[in-house]
Amino acid sequence: MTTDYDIRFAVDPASAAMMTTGELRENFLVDDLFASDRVNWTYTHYDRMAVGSAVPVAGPLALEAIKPTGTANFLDRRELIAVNIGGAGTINADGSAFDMAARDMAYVGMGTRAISFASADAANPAKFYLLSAPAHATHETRLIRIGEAKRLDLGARETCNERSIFQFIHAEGAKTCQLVVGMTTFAPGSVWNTMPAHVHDRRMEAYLYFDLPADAFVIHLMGEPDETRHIVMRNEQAVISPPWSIHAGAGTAGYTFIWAMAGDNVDYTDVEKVEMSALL
Ligand SMILES: O=C[C@H](O)[C@@H](O)CC(=O)C(=O)O
Ligand SMILES: [Zn+2]
Repeated sequence: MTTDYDIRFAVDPASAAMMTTGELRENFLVDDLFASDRVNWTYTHYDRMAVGSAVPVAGPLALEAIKPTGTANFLDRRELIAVNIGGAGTINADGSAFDMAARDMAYVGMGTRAISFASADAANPAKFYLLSAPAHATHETRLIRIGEAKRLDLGARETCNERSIFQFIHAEGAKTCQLVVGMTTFAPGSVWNTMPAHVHDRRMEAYLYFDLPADAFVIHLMGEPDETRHIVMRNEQAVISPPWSIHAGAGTAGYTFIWAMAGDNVDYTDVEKVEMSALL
């Protein structure tokens, strides 16, 4: 086996409000991603979303079954999205090869059995960020390049939140059962994501912060709007956002992040805005 997994139970808001810094990090931070020649999974009990990584260096890495799904193959009852944040790479899905440059995404439909990840150059390996949720139908396995994503420009320079949202999955594009995934980039000098903040109890969310200098960090905000907490996040770490929680952050330097949701609907606009004056 080249695969590891850990499990995160769902936490209720009252319990989260009592947690120390260490307990918050244990429950919500995912800091064991992107290890060479490993597939690492964090299997969550929030909509059974699994967040993971694959970094093939010595050779291709297979998507192996893990015990928490209780199925013979990983995707027997699930769908998968892989976003490449490293060098050029390839995903092989039941005999079809999909070449992926940095920031391209692949959707792999339910029932696909033989999946492997490979790098074009071991000296600059691909880094696949993986997201998987339970599925009820098979949608077409396909590549979505960053250039084909739907772009939404938000924020302003004056409020340090001028940013572009790239929706890989949207109503007019590739169909999924549960997964809604995209990437957000910033204009130079802007560091605030998702401010004003929002919640969406229908869908959990996970953020992966990357392209962050080694000594920089993002202060990630979580919690109910009137009971916020922060998690200090470093480059290439992910954080789980329970459905009741805001999820926003500010970096000490520029960064990029991938957001991914799973839950009862795939409507990106189905959110409750939280007024900035309501945050405590
Ligand atoms: O539900 C949607 C997600 O929280 C992100 O798309 C928000 C985001 O990228 C941003 O505003 O910066
Ligand atoms: Zn959100």
